[in-house]
Amino acid sequence: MYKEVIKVTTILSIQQLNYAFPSSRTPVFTGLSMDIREGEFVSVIGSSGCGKSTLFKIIAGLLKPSGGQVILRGQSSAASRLGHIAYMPQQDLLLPWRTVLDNCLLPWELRRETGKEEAVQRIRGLLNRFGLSELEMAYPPELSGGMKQRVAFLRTLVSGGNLMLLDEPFGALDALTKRGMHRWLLELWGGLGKTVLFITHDLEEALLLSDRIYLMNGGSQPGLQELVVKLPRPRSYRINYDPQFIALREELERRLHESHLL
Ligand SMILES: Nc1ncnc2c1ncn2[C@@H]1O[C@H](COP(=O)(O)OP(=O)(O)OP(=O)(O)O)[C@@H](O)[C@H]1O
Repeated sequence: MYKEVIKVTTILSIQQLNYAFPSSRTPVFTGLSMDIREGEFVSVIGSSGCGKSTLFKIIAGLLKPSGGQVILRGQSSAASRLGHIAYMPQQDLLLPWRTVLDNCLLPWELRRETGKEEAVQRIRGLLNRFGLSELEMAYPPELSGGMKQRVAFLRTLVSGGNLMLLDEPFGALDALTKRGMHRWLLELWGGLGKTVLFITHDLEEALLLSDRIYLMNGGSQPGLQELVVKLPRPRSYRINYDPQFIALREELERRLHESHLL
């Protein structure tokens, strides 16, 4: 019988990670371990203040862990990660005095690995694919919340690295705009070939988008719990009404209750 062999490569491995801010004796978290495989979409859910953004800053190489290891493609030094992971922080951080195109050119300006014209053409191609071509010369204050997030996502994408860390990218959007962004991301993501680690507080968003979800416990209950989202892809909003989706949502809520996160 023919058996498909699926190649699974772990690109990011976090092992027994601890972190305490220098100003505090209490660690933000202790003993965090997770593995992220090539091409996965993995969400992290946890109560406010449990250290999700801190974890991302450590993964991106912006903070040094107090203990444990972050291994990206076999390399454990923070220097090997800095600039090699695409990191989108909570706020869009678009520069209001630069056009959409010029905002998206910022990563190129830092690296200058190609000629400017090549970088501009690549960004124009992505603006087109993201439904943003008309906005190339617009300034961030002229954009809606959803448009700003698309531009920030595009800029993150061109900042390099196959691993994208997205810190609550849709957290500030209203429900309808968020729904549009989900549809947009579901259509787009499959073709991008990226691995995504995604922070959210929205349970349905996590289930809709993810292959796996990590529940992050804070303080006295350190560690991560994993929930595998065994739902077929491609996915659309209709999956919300699927009995499998509803069962997973119940399971997620049950676990969050048990961990006192809900
Ligand atoms: N620079 C800092 N110095 C000291 N403590 C900090 C600093 N930044 C964050 N903290 C504290 O570390 C803890 C974790 O913060 P972090 O922003 O990582 O949490 P989070 O889970 O991302 O929260 P949220 O879901 O609200 O965004 C919080 O208690 C926060 O107050």
